[in-house]
Amino acid sequence: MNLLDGKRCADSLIADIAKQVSRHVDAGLRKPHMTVVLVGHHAPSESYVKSKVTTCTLSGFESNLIRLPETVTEKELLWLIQQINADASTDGVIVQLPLPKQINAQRVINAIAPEKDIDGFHPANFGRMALGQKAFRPATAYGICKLLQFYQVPVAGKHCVVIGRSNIVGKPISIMLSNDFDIGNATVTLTHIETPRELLLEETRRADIVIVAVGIPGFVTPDMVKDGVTLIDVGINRLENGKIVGDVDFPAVAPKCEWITPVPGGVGRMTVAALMINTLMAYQNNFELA
Ligand SMILES: Nc1nc(=O)c2c([nH]1)NC[C@@H]1CN(c3ccc(C(=O)N[C@@H](CCC(=O)O)C(=O)O)cc3)C=[N+]21
Repeated sequence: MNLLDGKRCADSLIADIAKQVSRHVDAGLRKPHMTVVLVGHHAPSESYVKSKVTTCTLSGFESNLIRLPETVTEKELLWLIQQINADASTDGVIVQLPLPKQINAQRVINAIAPEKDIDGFHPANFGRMALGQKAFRPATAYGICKLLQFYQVPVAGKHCVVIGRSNIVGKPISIMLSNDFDIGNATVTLTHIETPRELLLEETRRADIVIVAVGIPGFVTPDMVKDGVTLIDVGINRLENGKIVGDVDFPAVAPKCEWITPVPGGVGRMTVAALMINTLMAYQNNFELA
């Protein structure tokens, strides 16, 4: 069993980003700048946003956090996004999800200028990604690809099973791994929580790579995977005792794995690192450096 250490990989990517930024700054340019919009006081969002802001500093970026009350209207949020779109000093913007019920999240995402959409959630970026064109790639999916690449886990020609069809993880990672990208050329099955149990087991038991993003602690058990599987755990579940666990019964399944991601210290760290890569790309596009 080998750990896919997301912290180690993210730290290495961030050190590399910081080097590139200092070259740009030495050449007289301003720093890259990320704006984060946080609505309300959702506890996990507070923690993710804090980690994004800290990582911006480590990357040599400027960042600012705009807080809005839980009661903000969609119209007010859309107005703020127009201001950020028009602000030449912001390279990339994140509107932290989830948003309160009175706000339609996709309508908000659609309002973000595609060239500042470092989450890669705008239809223009998602579509470009799916077509294999240059795009901001959804950060969690991109982070998983970077992690597999860092540890030189073979992907091309492998049978990959994704569990979970969300627009932010399952759908994009299944497209990216099946595309003819740098990390790709896998044969991918996209399954989800409605997949009949028998069919799900048939798929996962012969998979070389399993990626799980369902948000259920202990969902993946040893009987579901073959010996030597590579297991990517996207889940972040907070137990009542305050512990954070993924979607995999880690102690039981890890001995069967060739590679496995820990939670915490796995995919979450890579998500933040991928957002930094996207922000640097937005900045370099802005200054026509890339
Ligand atoms: N517009 C938007 N973009 C996102 O990228 C986005 C979002 N909304 N909403 C929520 C999800 C989740 N997400 C994570 C970020 C960092 C960790 C992370 O740093 N995790 C650490 C620590 C976990 C902890 O202690 O809380 C780890 O896994 O080691 C995890 C998950 C970004 N998301």
